[in-house]
Amino acid sequence: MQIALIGCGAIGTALLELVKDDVGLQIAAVVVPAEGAEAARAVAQRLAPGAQVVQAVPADGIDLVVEAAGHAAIEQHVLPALRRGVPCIVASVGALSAAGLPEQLEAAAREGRTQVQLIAGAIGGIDALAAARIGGLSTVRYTGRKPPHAWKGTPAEQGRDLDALANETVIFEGTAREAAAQFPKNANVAATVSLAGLGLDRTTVRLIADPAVRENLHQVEAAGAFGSFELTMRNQPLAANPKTSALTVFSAVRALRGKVAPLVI
Ligand SMILES: NC(=O)C1=CN([C@@H]2O[C@H](COP(=O)(O)OP(=O)(O)OC[C@H]3O[C@@H](n4cnc5c(N)ncnc54)[C@H](O)[C@@H]3O)[C@@H](O)[C@H]2O)C=CC1
Ligand SMILES: O=C([O-])CC(=O)C(=O)O
Repeated sequence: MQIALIGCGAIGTALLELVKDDVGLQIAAVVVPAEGAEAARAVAQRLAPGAQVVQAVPADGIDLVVEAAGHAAIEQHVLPALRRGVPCIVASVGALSAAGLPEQLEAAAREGRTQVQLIAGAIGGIDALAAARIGGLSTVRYTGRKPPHAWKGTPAEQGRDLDALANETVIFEGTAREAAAQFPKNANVAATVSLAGLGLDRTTVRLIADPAVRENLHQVEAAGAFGSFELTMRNQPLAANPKTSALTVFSAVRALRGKVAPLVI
C-alpha cells in the first residue's frame, strides 16, 4: 500500500520510525509546507528513503493518506484526497469543530466513494462510547490535564504566567466545540470524545494546567442506557512535543496496520 503522510513533526517522525520495516506499508510521500521541507527531507532520508517530500498529496499512485499535521491540513489536503477516492486517516479530529467541516468530509468521501477514519489518538474507550451512544447517552464529561509547559502558545497564557503556577488551574470550561477550536493542538481528544458520544455541543470539557503532573491525563465520565464508565489515561508525552501523547502515534500506526492486516482488532 502506497501511503502519503501529511505532517512530519513529533507524530509523523515517530510514525515513520515505527512503520519503516512494515512490508505492506510503503511511505511514498511526505507532505509538509515549504518551510518544513528541509527538516522533513532529513527525516525521510533516514526513515523513508523511498518517499518524496512534497507540498501536496500526489494526484496519482497513493492508496492511503494519513494526516498528522494540524487542523488546516484537513481542508487543504484531506478533502481533495477524499474527493479523488483516496481513503484518509485523520489525527487532527478537533478540526471537525469548524461549522460545516464534518459535512464537507462526508460529502467528499461520498464523492470519492471512500472513507475518512478519525483515529482515537490519545484517548481510549472510544469503542465503548460509540457503542453506548446507540443505546442513548445522558452525560459525557471530559477533563484534560497537562503540565503547565504543555499549554504554552495557547490561550491558557492569557492573564497568567504558566511557569509560575503553584496549583492546578482550570484554564478552560465549556463545550467540546469551543475547546477544540481554542486549543487546536491540545483538545483534539475533546472533539473525538464528543463525536463518538453526545456531540460537540453537549459534551462538557474542562482543561487543566497542573504543575503536579508530568504526564498528559485524559479523563472521561460517561453515563447512559448502557450504564456508566470512568476512564483515566496517564499518557507519556512525546519528547519532541509535550502537547502530544505517544499514544497518538501508536493509534495512527494501529490504524495504518489495520488497513493491511488480515485480522483486525
Ligand atoms: N487525536 C489526537 O489525540 C491528537 C491529535 N493531534 C493532532 O496532530 C497534529 C500534529 O501533532 P504533532 O506531530 O505533535 O505536531 P508538530 O508541530 O510536531 O508537527 C506538525 C507537522 O505538520 C506540518 N504541518 C503543519 N501544517 C501543515 C499543513 N497545513 N499541511 C501539511 N503539513 C503541515 C509541520 O511542518 C510539521 O511537520 C496536532 O496539531 C493535532 O492537530 C495531536 C495530538 C493528539
Ligand atoms: O496528545 C494528547 O495528549 C492530546 C492532545 O494533544 C489533543 O487532544 O490534542
